[in-house]
Amino acid sequence: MQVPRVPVVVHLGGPGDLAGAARSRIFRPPLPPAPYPPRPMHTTPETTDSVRDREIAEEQSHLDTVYRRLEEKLAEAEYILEDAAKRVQVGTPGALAERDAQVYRAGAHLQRLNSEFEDFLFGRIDLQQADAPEEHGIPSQTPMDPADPAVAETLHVGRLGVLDAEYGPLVIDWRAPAAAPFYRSTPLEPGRVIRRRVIRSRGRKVIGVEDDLLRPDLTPTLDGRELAVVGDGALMASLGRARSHTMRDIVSSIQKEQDEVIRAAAAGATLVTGGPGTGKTAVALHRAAFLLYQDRRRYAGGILVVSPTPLLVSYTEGVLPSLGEEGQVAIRAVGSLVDGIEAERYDTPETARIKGSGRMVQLLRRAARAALELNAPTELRVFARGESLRLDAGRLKALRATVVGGGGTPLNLLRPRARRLLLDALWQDLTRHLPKPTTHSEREQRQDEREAFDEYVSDESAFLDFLDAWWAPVTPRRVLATLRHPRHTNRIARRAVTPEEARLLAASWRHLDARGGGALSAHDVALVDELQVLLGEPARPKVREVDAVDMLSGLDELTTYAERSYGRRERVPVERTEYAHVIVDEAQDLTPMQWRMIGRRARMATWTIVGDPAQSSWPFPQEAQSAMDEVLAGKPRRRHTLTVNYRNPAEIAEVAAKVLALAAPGTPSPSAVRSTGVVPRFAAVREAGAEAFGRAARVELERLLGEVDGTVAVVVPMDRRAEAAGWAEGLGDRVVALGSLEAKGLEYDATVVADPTGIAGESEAGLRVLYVALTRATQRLTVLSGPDDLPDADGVPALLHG
Ligand SMILES: Nc1ncnc2c1ncn2[C@@H]1O[C@H](COP(=O)(O)OP(=O)(O)OP(=O)(O)O)[C@@H](O)[C@H]1O
Repeated sequence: MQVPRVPVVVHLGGPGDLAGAARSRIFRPPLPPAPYPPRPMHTTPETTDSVRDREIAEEQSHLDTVYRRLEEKLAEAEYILEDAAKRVQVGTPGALAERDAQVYRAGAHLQRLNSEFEDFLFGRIDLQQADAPEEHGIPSQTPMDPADPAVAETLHVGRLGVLDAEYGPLVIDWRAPAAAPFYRSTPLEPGRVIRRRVIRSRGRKVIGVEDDLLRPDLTPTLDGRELAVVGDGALMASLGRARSHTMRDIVSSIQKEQDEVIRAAAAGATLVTGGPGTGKTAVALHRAAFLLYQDRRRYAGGILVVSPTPLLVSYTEGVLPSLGEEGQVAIRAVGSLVDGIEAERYDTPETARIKGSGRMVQLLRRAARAALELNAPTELRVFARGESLRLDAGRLKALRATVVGGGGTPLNLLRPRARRLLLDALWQDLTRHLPKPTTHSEREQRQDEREAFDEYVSDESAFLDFLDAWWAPVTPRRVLATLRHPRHTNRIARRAVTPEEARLLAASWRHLDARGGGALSAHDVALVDELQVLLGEPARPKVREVDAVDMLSGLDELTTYAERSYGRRERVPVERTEYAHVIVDEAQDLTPMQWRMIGRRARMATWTIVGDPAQSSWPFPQEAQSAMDEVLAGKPRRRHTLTVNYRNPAEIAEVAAKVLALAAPGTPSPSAVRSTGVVPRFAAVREAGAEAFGRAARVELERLLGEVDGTVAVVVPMDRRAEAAGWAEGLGDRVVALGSLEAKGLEYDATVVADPTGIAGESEAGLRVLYVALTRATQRLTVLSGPDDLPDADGVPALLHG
């Protein structure tokens, strides 16, 4: 047998080597350029350990140098801090300003250096000689001689850049242009890269290396010695790892199509689509880190990452700190975007589709106006200049309409205008019998009288109490509270929503108290935000002077209506309301009302929007698309598609693809990058009743816990969540029970999808939600059906027979 001309190869994979399996059974066209070339299958047993140990020792030596240098930098930063502190004594403004700048710089530096990084240094590329010198600090990626097997340059890539004392690069920041070939080079387009190496370390100790040979056609050499290629490739190694409840960064194995998104220009909007597991969330988070690196000053304005659920926020929020970025990025669930409110309830799908619809804008506008009028006094009486003045209900109604005018100004901000127009009306009544002033001095005199009148009436408690009640501060929650009454809601709904829809809305707010206190849903939060715009922040009322005599007699109130209600209403803490860049994850789920809410935080921002229409739980994609178009209004867009599924093995992806064909016919399935050889299990409970089903689910969960090292989830229809929590009880924190909508974006080593027909039947978007549920597992999937799923003899529900 002819042995191919290749470098020394050491295979580290054990019997369950996923990478090997992946190479032998891949799957469905079209595949992207294979991330890695087929690895020549020969080993040299006697050299295996020594080659690997030698390579690890070499990387250890480099890592030691890096840490020595980091310690020097740390000492330097500490010295700068101390020195800067001493300058306080100098005291001139210039010295103090310089001190502040130094302290800031050194503090930031110290903080970053002190951060405990796992895999601080994680990558290396060995490159051929470039055909041209560096330009603007970016080396050429074209080799001088593509057939030259000699490594001319070696670069190490890490989470932060580190220079040696002579300013030579010891480590290149992963986001620097020079690091791009680490991610972009493929066997089809290797550029100058001969070998890409991922270095795994724990603390300061290198524990392994994984190599990819990008030029298998060469026998590359380094310093005259044959270049070693060790391990099974970083991607497969990382995909095979057990999952925990927190997402890991992918900085050491970002793939080319992902890197193109991460490093895409910031201007306008970057739109990314891709099926489940293609890395959209991972890529979006790495992009945030990249943008900060590239233009820290600009993005000091803040980056907002909008996630669909709090569960996904806590799953992903460790990624940016692990990339050395934290402060400027806010990751918030769409139900937590309004400060002071945390969505705590779910709406039924029928209610959600009404609350999410753009029609709510009209309804809220009317509701806000109606809330202002609620319990408003219908008569104003004041006594001034010896006359009793009165405005009746009709006049007041007309006046209110004049105050509101075209409706553009937030209602709470119209109070000064309301006060002025009331005084105008009273003055007109008082002066209607007087002759019009004709001379200049008469006019001046009338003007003085008017000012005195205004001053007098404005101080009268009758007038003040009236104004406080007639133009009372209205809060968003108070408006929602008015909508708990079906008759009221139906009355103001007029054509914006149907009577049945008005009834559903009212029912969803029935639990709120009169001030709107009580739990809200993520859809309500978008309505609160809309109402905040319609209402504006009420001015803090002036504390009135209290007449001591009144106090003694107890005849008058000590506080005004406005003062009392201001004290009670919810205080909305000040949030950052504008961001420099907004990243939307799972964008397919945003409703038009949510798009409006996010748009208000991004008026000057650039955007990254990632999503998958085939996973949308929103039933009217067209309406959501128009809402997004409105928000992006004319911004240039660049589109990317991610095509490779890194999460699900091919066996699971194949089952999911059947549901995809029903849920979104014609949508291509992303190609699974690996196979485990383990086919999904179909289990059926033929006995009716929740108890038997629960027993079967528990058995399945216990079985899966024994089969995987990491996490296990059971996903059920939303209305079976409490039941499912019972099944998982006592099984430990590796197991979670999730409603179908909560599973969005998450992943587990193993998943039980229970009651698939129930999930599919939950809403108009049910099949797409089922598709999401079926694509959460990285290793094992069980589909657990009840009698309603019409399982066949093998337990496969009718739904999956496609
Ligand atoms: N280049 C990569 N290297 C290693 N792991 C990767 C890579 N790309 C993605 N992954 C892993 O694949 C899994 C899926 O990634 P992610 O959750 O970002 O996908 P997604 O497209 O957002 O999925 P979904 O649409 O289902 O929410 C994660 O575990 C992620 O770490």
